[in-house]
Amino acid sequence: IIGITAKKGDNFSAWYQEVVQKAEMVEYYTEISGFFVMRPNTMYIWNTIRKWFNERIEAAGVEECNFPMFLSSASLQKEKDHVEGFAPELAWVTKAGEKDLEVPVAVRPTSEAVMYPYYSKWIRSHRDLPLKLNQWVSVVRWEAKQTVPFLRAREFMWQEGHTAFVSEEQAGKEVLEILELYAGIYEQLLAVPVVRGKKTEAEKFAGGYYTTTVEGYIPSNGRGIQGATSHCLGQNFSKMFDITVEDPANKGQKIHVWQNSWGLSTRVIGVMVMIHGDDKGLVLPPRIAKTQAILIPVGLTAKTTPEDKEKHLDRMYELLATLKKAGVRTEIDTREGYTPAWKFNDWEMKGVPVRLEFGPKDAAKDVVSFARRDTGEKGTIPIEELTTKVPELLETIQQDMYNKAEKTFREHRVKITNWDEVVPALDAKNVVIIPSCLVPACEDRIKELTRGEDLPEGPDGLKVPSMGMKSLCIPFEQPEGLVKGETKCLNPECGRLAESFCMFGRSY
Ligand SMILES: O=C(C[C@H]1NCCC[C@H]1O)Cn1cnc2c(c1=O)CCCC2
Ligand SMILES: [Mg+2]
Repeated sequence: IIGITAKKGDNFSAWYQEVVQKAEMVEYYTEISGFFVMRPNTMYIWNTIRKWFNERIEAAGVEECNFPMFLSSASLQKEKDHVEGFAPELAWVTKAGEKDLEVPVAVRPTSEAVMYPYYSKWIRSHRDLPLKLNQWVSVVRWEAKQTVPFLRAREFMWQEGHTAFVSEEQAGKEVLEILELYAGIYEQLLAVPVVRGKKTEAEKFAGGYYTTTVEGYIPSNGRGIQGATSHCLGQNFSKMFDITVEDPANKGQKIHVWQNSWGLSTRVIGVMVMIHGDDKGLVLPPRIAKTQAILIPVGLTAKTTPEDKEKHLDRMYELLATLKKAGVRTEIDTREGYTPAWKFNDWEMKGVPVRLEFGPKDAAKDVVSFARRDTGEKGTIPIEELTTKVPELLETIQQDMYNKAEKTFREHRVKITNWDEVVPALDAKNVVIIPSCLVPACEDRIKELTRGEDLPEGPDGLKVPSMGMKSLCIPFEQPEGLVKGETKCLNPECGRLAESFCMFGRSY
């Protein structure tokens, strides 16, 4: 049988892995575990994101670069104090052919250590600032945990932006501008709502000054997921890599530059699949769908004469041309030997937003029958209105998909000021927003206190204890009700005063 066999509500991870493969987005690279082949359906989405993002960062003066993919242990050493936590994930090249390399080189897991020695060389005076570079590359992190297509891979594509400024204010301004673009990718292209906020000290990028983030929510398991991060690095890296300029205010003095780094990866595609997909397969937001409408001939039977069939198909090719001219990314499925029903399933599995059926009865009435992939709603469109009604329908689908996901996230983001309600809320697939002292040790304790009892044996016989909750972000948009100097941190064992409301949840 074709179609998805796993049910999204029964076995979410099996459903996900089946969908991304049967929708021809990825192949598992079975030669080496943890790697995946990105197929055209994925690359279309990634390139749409890339075009949208590049247009906007170029307008902001960011230029493109491409640095080598290897870094030396010497330059890694400069980051030693925070990189040792990541060391287990580094992949090393130790040989070339039969010969051992004098000095092994590491495959970039991110590019600060590759790029910043050159930032140090290029940035001499404040006139060299701001320096703003971005690269679209893949990076390697030898994950120990189970890998999942798009969400956790040992090699993934991303963009990494690295900028340098003369002041903290300029850096701080850009951090938020980039974060807003990340939110735009999610909300305007992928129809995925995100919460904007700041990472706590415990969850931020250890090498940085502060981290801002967009956080997503996966309704199927109630987990939070980090969507993309925009870090202010402060002067930490300019001190490690000696990136300084003359202080224009007083001669002879040096200023360490203020830097940002920001990254968004193909993880965004996995988030979109998990949120919008259903038991028939992928459901694509029209703005990122390679094929937005699929024309399928119906009602042509053995009784249809060859002439009538040809006439009918000729008319469908005219409809195809009309829709393409109107800017609708349309395909036609005239494959012989497959029933319309089979074709409907196939294109539903691939997530095509609109199906357009056209049979002799439709032709007689000069209409086309449509079916929406997201809601299943059906109807007819007069042929002379196709070029306005189909684009409108696609925009309606885009908005409806976003609104539905936004409502679901909003309803599962609960403000809690009574500790006893926290675990029940998590078990009901919510993320919680609670008054927090923001102290790392307190977060660690909260993680232990919220680990659920071991869940019943899973399908793979594993007793998977439901994990404790992590801090996801300190939302920029704070709920009412926290009285500074009075409201306590919600952790019953803490006793400190609360600093802010903080969003917590079980997470990826
Ligand atoms: O990558 C970053 C910081 C930064 N890198 C550039 C893009 C934005 C932002 O992610 C943090 N980070 C995460 N993970 C790892 C490393 C690491 O530096 C280095 C070693 C391997 C694992
Ligand atoms: Mg990691």
